[in-house]
Amino acid sequence: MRGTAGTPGDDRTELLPRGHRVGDWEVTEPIGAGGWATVYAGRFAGDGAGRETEPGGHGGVALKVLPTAGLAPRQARKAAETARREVEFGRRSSHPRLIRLLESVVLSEPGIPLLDGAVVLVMERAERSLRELVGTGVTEAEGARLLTEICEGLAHLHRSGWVHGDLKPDNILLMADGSVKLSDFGLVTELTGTRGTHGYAPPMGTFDYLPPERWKAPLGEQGVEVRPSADIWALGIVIHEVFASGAPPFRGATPMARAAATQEYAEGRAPLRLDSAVPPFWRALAADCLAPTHAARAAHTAESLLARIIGRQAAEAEFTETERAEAVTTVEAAGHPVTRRRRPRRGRIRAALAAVAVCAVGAAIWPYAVGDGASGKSGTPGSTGAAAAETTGRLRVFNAEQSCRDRTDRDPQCSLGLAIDPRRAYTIDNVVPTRVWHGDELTADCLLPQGIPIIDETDAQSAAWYRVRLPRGSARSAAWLPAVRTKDRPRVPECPPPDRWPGTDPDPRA
Ligand SMILES: Nc1ncnc2c1ncn2[C@@H]1O[C@H](COP(=O)(O)OP(=O)(O)OP(=O)(O)O)[C@@H](O)[C@H]1O
Repeated sequence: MRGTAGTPGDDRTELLPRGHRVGDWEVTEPIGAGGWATVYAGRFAGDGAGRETEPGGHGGVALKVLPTAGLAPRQARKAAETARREVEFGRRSSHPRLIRLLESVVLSEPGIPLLDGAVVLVMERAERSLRELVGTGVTEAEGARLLTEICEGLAHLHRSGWVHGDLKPDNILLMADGSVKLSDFGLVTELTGTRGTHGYAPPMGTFDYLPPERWKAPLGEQGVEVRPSADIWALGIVIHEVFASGAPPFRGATPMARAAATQEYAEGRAPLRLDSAVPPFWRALAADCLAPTHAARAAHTAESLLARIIGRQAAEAEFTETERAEAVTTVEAAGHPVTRRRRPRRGRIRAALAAVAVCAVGAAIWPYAVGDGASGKSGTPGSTGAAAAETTGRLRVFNAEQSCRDRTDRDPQCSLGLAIDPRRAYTIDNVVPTRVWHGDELTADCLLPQGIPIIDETDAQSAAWYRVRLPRGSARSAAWLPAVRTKDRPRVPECPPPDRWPGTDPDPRA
């Protein structure tokens, strides 16, 4: 198991001195060491022509060094396999919630045997890991944001047919802007089989995050069988740790003692005891993630958990809005306007919650999920000869879900959201209440070529957005449709600068 059974050396952070060149990169300082790898901060030292040198714009990368020499043959094989998986995954995956691999370099250092042949992964650099944050305690709102973003990354991984295999706070990194990215793909496994339900991984992992069934999983020639539900179990542990200042749900002084406590629970000999610091909504979610068997846990996918989280956020936002709208009335009292709070009507609130929860399914999936053909893969909107190009600015909404395109009943599950501000993260607090469905005709006023990029299910992406008009009576006159949500390319003018957008906040990036 990683980090427990005879991993390579200990203090390896000084293996590469400051200023050491790794390809076009130069080591600036050590960051830390894990079970297999040593990670350094680095910066670009080449000529930079035609290549990305500052991912995220903060001028630095992380250099993750995976030595394969100087180890016992079995360890060397494991280290090489870890490196292979990371490189393979990094080449094939790209998502805002996954640490990006810029390139991999094989070191040629005949003078330093431990480094000779080592693989170096050049990656986006994060500021710190979730492990460093949880110990200090987080508020419920902060925890909710972090977990939402973790779920977004996990949902993308699973949707693309991969299992992370080593989800834990150490491998959940926080960027300079506080956003979350999953990292450490050394145990990532591609789902295979005719139904893509499972894959095979080396028998490694981190004790505290392994699901109970893993302890009894047979080791075949290809390794041990892993399924997405293993990541869901690990997510349950992470949820607990986030709210319980890093404390795991299964107690014990050593990893083996905690593993024994896990087995007791899984075999029905002990109840699940979650720390009272975990808020009720998150307790329920963690309990579902920590269902004791794969079969019981399989009902809770990253996608469905994300939909629950976003549904709750939407319900809270809706509740506040409903409360504000109907509970605050202005009456005249002794000649002065007085604001009086009325109790919200229960039935109405419940209906609002239900509707938002369902809508949230669309909202949950939409940010990174769009389907065939609607995407910006084909180029900048306005430049293609795609269908229905018109001068009037009319466009039709396109839903990537085939099942939604086939129905005409405006089922809430098939509804799609419109953003308030195309420069801000496309999350539930940035969508207007008005929903749209596949085939709806909208009037576009203008095109914003560079908003926040939206990535679709096929990993195609476009940063373009159309400003579309909302029906009379809506709280706002306009909202924004990502260009990946329509196949039409209406010939509309480019949008004016943001300070001339009706009812938009100042540029959040300014
Ligand atoms: N891209 C990055 N940016 C900044 N810090 C990073 C980055 N990647 C890893 N680190 C840090 O470097 C340290 C070691 O990295 P990592 O956990 O990936 O190594 P590992 O050997 O694969 O770990 P494990 O013991 O889980 O197998 C950790 O403290 C981690 O937070």
